Amino acid sequence: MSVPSQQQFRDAMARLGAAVNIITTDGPAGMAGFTASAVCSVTDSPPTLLVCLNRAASVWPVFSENRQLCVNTLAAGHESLSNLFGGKTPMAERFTAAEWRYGVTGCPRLEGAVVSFDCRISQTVSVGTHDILFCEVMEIARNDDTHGLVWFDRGYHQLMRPAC
Ligand SMILES: NC(=O)C1=CN([C@@H]2O[C@H](COP(=O)(O)OP(=O)(O)OC[C@H]3O[C@@H](n4cnc5c(N)ncnc54)[C@H](O)[C@@H]3O)[C@@H](O)[C@H]2O)C=CC1
Ligand SMILES: Cc1cc2nc3c(=O)[nH]c(=O)nc-3n(C[C@H](O)[C@H](O)[C@H](O)COP(=O)(O)O)c2cc1C
Repeated sequence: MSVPSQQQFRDAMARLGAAVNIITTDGPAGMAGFTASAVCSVTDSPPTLLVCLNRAASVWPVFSENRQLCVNTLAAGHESLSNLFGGKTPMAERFTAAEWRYGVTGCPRLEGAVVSFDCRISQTVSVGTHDILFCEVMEIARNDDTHGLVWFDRGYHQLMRPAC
């Protein structure tokens, strides 16, 4: 058995459904945001999640310096916003496409997200091309009347909540 190629790894990873998130930051280095599916829970004590960020992304220096971010989990209907934050679009254009609020960190909180986590980055570990940002959660804002969105097989899929 040989080690899987990059393409084989990506083809395999395309089979793992994941929530889609817009990760935002604001602070001394300015405002930035990008789309991420590589987000997961680490521990609930202290409440911590992780975000994997490619060091080649244009937003990387901004997140590195600001050391705080907001994880905005996208809802059904946010597909085009997700694509906008998924690369190449100028930063100002990304942010004018939606409504934002502000929590304890001052990082943009997406109006209508399923949930938003205001965090400070407590630790960073570099693995290969990416930085793993460990994020301690300072504040949570939930939205109970939105449907969900999942990235699976290189496409968006809406998740309906019967209660909504
Ligand atoms: N973790 C990451 O950095 C991710 C990056 N992307 C970006 O979005 C583009 C489109 O993605 P897909 O349409 O899903 O097709 P794709 O074939 O490029 O990727 C399939 C899956 O492989 C994983 N993946 C892709 N690029 C990766 C990377 N550089 N490092 C670690 N895992 C990676 C992700 O789970 C992704 O959903 C990718 O080419 C990539 O630039 C997408 C998902 C995760
Ligand atoms: C559905 C989707 C999921 C993505 N997930 C990640 C991720 O988890 N980590 C990451 O570094 N980039 C991810 N990307 C790519 C970044 O969003 C993109 O590189 C970022 O917007 C920076 O692009 P820029 O360098 O053109 O500004 C994803 C893109 C899409 C469309």
